[in-house]
Amino acid sequence: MHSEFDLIARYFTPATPDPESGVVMGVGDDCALLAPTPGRRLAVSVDTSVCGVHFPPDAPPEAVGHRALAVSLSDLAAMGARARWCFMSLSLDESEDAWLEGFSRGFLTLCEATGTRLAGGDITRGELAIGVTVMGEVAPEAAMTRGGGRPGDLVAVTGALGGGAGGLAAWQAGERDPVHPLLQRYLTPRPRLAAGEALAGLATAAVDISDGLLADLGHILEHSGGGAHLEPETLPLAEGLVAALGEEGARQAALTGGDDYELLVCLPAEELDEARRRLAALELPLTVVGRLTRAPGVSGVPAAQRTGWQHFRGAPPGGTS
Ligand SMILES: Nc1ncnc2c1ncn2[C@@H]1O[C@H](COP(=O)(O)OP(=O)(O)O)[C@@H](O)[C@H]1O
Ligand SMILES: Cc1ncc(C[n+]2csc(CCOP(=O)(O)OP(=O)(O)O)c2C)c(N)n1
Ligand SMILES: [Mg+2]
Repeated sequence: MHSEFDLIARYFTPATPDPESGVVMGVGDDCALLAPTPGRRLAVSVDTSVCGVHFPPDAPPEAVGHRALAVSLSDLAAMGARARWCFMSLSLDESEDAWLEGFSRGFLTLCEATGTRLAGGDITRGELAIGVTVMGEVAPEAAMTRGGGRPGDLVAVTGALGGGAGGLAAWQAGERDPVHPLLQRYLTPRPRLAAGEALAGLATAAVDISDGLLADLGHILEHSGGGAHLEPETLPLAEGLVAALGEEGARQAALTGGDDYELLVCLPAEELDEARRRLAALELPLTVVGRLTRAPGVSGVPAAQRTGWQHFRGAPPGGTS
C-alpha cells in the first residue's frame, strides 16, 4: 500500500525539468508557479471523467489516462489555443501499481505528444474519477469562441464522426481488439490541437464535439444567434461505422452520439479552400455539413433525431429509478 506522496513521486512527477515548459515551480509545492508568454491570453478549461459514466470500469488504464487528458485538451483545440500545462485530480479506490503504471503512461505519453506539462494535481481515495484542468495560450485576436458565427457561414467538421458512439457500442458488444478503429476512436480520441491552431483566424466560431454534433452546434447557435441548415447525407462517417451500425444508425451516431472530439467550425465560404489547405498538411479532412441561417432553429434533420448527451437525463449509472 502506497501513501499518496509515494504515488505522486512514483507516477506523476516529470522525470526531467524542462526550462522551456514555463513551469517555474511544478509538482511538489503548495501551488505551481507558471510563466505565461507575455501578450498571450491564457485559455483554461476543466473536464471530469467518471468511471462508468465516461469510460467503462474495465477500460485499459492507458486509455483512461489518455482519454481523461484528451477530452480536456479538446477544449483548448476548440479555442485555437496551444496546450501548455495541465493539472490532474485523481480519486482512486485502490492504489494498484499495475493500474497506476498504465494510467500514468497513457496520461504522460499524451502530455509529451502535445507539449503539455503536468504541473500539479491532487490524489484522494474515493470512486474512480479524474478531473483534468488544462491551460493553453492563444493570441488575443485568434481565440475562436462559440459566439462569432454569422448567417451564411459554412458549418464544417474535422475528421470523421460517430466513432465515439460506435466504439462504445463495440466495447459493450465485447470487442477488445486494441486496433479496432471504432474502439480507438472511443478509448483514445486525438484532440485536434494542431487543427484548432490552424483554423484560428479563419473560423468565426468553433466548438469541440463532445455531446454530439447537434448538441454542440446548439451551443454555437445559443452564442452566435440564428440557426442552421444541415445536410446529413454529407456527414463524414467514421471508418467501419456503417458496417457496425447500418446506414441509419451510423448517421444518428454522427449527429447525436458524442465522444468524437472533432472540431465543428463556422467559416465564411471564401475561407474554405485555405482552411482545407491548412488541414491537408495535417492529413485531416474538413467537411462542410451545412450553413448558418438567419432564421433560428435547425433544419434538414428530423426533430426526432435532435438529441445529444445529457448527464441528468434518465437513471443514474447503476441506479434503479
Ligand atoms: N460547475 C461549474 N461551475 C462553473 N462553470 C461551469 C461549471 N460546469 C460547467 N461550467 C461552464 O459552463 C460552460 C459549458 O460547459 P461544458 O458544457 O462542460 O463545456 P465543454 O463541452 O466545452 O466541456 C463552460 O464555460 C464551463 O466552464
Ligand atoms: C461507459 C460510457 N457510457 C456512456 C458514454 C457516453 N458519454 C458519456 S459523457 C458523454 C458526453 C461528454 O461528456 P461531458 O462530461 O458532457 O463532457 P463535456 O461536454 O463537458 O466536454 C458521452 C457521449 C461514455 N463515454 N462511456
Ligand atoms: Mg465540460
